[in-house]
Amino acid sequence: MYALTAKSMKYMDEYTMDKGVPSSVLMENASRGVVNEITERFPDTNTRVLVMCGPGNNGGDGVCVARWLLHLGYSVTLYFVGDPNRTSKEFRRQIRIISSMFPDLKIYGTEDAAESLKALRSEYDVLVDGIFGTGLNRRFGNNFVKFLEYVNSKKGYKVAIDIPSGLNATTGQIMNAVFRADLTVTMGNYKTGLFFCEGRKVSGEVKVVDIGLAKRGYRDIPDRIFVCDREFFRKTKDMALIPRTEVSHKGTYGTVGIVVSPGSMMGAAMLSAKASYRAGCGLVKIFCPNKFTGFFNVSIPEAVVVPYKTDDVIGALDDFVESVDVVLAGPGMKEDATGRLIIKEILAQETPVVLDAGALNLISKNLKPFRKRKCPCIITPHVGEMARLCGEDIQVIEKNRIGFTKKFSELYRVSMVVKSDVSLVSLIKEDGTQRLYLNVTGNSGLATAGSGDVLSGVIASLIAQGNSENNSLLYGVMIHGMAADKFAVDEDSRRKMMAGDIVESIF
Ligand SMILES: NC(=O)C1=CN([C@@H]2O[C@H](COP(=O)(O)OP(=O)(O)OC[C@H]3O[C@@H](n4cnc5c(N)ncnc54)[C@H](OP(=O)(O)O)[C@@H]3O)[C@@H](O)[C@H]2O)[C@@H](O)CC1
Ligand SMILES: Nc1ncnc2c1ncn2[C@@H]1O[C@H](COP(=O)(O)OP(=O)(O)O)[C@@H](O)[C@H]1O
Ligand SMILES: [K+]
Repeated sequence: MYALTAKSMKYMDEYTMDKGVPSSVLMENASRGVVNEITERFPDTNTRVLVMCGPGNNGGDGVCVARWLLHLGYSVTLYFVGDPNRTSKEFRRQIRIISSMFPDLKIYGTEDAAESLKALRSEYDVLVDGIFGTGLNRRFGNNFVKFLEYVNSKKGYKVAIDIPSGLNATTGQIMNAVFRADLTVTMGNYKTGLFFCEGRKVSGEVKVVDIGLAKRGYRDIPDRIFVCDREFFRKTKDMALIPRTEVSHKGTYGTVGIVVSPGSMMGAAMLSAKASYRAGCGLVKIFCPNKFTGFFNVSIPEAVVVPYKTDDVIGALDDFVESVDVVLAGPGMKEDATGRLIIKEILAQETPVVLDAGALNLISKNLKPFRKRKCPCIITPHVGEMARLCGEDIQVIEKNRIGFTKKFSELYRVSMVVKSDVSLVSLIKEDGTQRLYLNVTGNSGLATAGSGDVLSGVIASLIAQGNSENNSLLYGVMIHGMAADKFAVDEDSRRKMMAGDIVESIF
């Protein structure tokens, strides 16, 4: 399943129509999907439904939904919102059909203001928003804002068709008002705006309806984003990840080398180390200043601690990097001179590297060694770290997370995850082609200090076990999310979750 921008979604609609599927059939499929979701939740035909329609094809969907609900015997009030002189062809067709099938049906909102107001003020069990969908193209006038505010204040279960009216289907930004849905039934594919900025807050539960889009069309959409959920992980992990074999020893599953600089917070590296072990690698080595040896020996006795003297780090570091299958640097790392030196040296070696947290802040100050790196590299910034890497404000990144991720990943030829409540993954293949993925596993329990350290530990562990860097990144993100879902089965467990709990819930 993909998440598409409004523009790409329009392309898919048109591509399918070009193949000969009439627009009205797509609309019929779309509306039937909405009706199924409503009738499943409200099987009683005495349910009172208000369907609000705008002038475009989203309104056309709305009218079609109203017709089906009337056909099934529901009590339906149809309310038009917008400029009646600028309606779309499909909208007019739907109005003709409903008017000829149900000649007594009144369409409120256009004439007779007093009666329309009365209809709007009545009580409804379900309120359906078919006002604007992917065609929203400007800010609302005052009347619209007031209308949406009033509708939001009404009781009743709120269903948005395709996307909540007022939400930008591509960016997830809200215009100047938005319909606040309990359920969004979206057509053909997720829309990217349902995941970013305000999208998740106002969409409620999201269901995708298969409207019969011609799948070959996806090939023409370079910015399509594959949505990674639990089901995708379950179906593909055995193909993607190297299986564990019984005929093996610890060397079979590789060594993760965690590099700790003198100013580091030790707990972060400890969490990464534990996560690496839990994700299956054979050995974790920790390269740390002499003064930290005792801490690591006690907090994670399974690890091999390799101490170094802070005034003579480089020689020891080179030997360390050569002795491991993958280097993880950054968790808990503070910006100091030794840290800077360490990162520069690691990037000049050939051992694969995962850079996280502090290491990313260090390279963002000077991206030249990163650009010239010799090693395969994965980076795992959260949105704040991404902003520093791009030299932009967080708000700027938030408004166009897809664009910045695509560009940075392409420019530096680096596979990366930009972490957030839904994380965006960009994989760069050897031939330079790029694929985007959106992780929807995980939950708000992950919003706790140290959970990013656990993620980078998991990714490094998968690399150490011999998986490709790209698969390790993508499946590491999902394994991390699913560990959180395993621990946090309800709101209270999400509340109490700590990073250590995620470690213990891996697999
Ligand atoms: N066959 C298909 O294509 C299928 C399409 N499908 C459905 O169609 C939806 C897309 O339809 P769409 O492209 O007609 O756009 P839509 O969201 O109805 O809005 C356009 C109208 O709104 C108006 N308008 C915009 N902003 C405004 C504002 N701020 N304030 C006031 N007015 C504003 C704009 O006015 P104009 O710019 O022309 O002045 C125009 O009249 C999609 O989300 C899905 O539900 C599905 O059924 C599957 C098959
Ligand atoms: N609300 C949320 N829902 C799902 N995942 C979340 C949420 N908040 C944070 N996460 C995930 O938790 C991790 C947090 O990483 P990060 O911000 O680096 O934390 P830290 O620096 O404390 O280790 C990321 O993988 C992120 O995607
Ligand atoms: K809508």
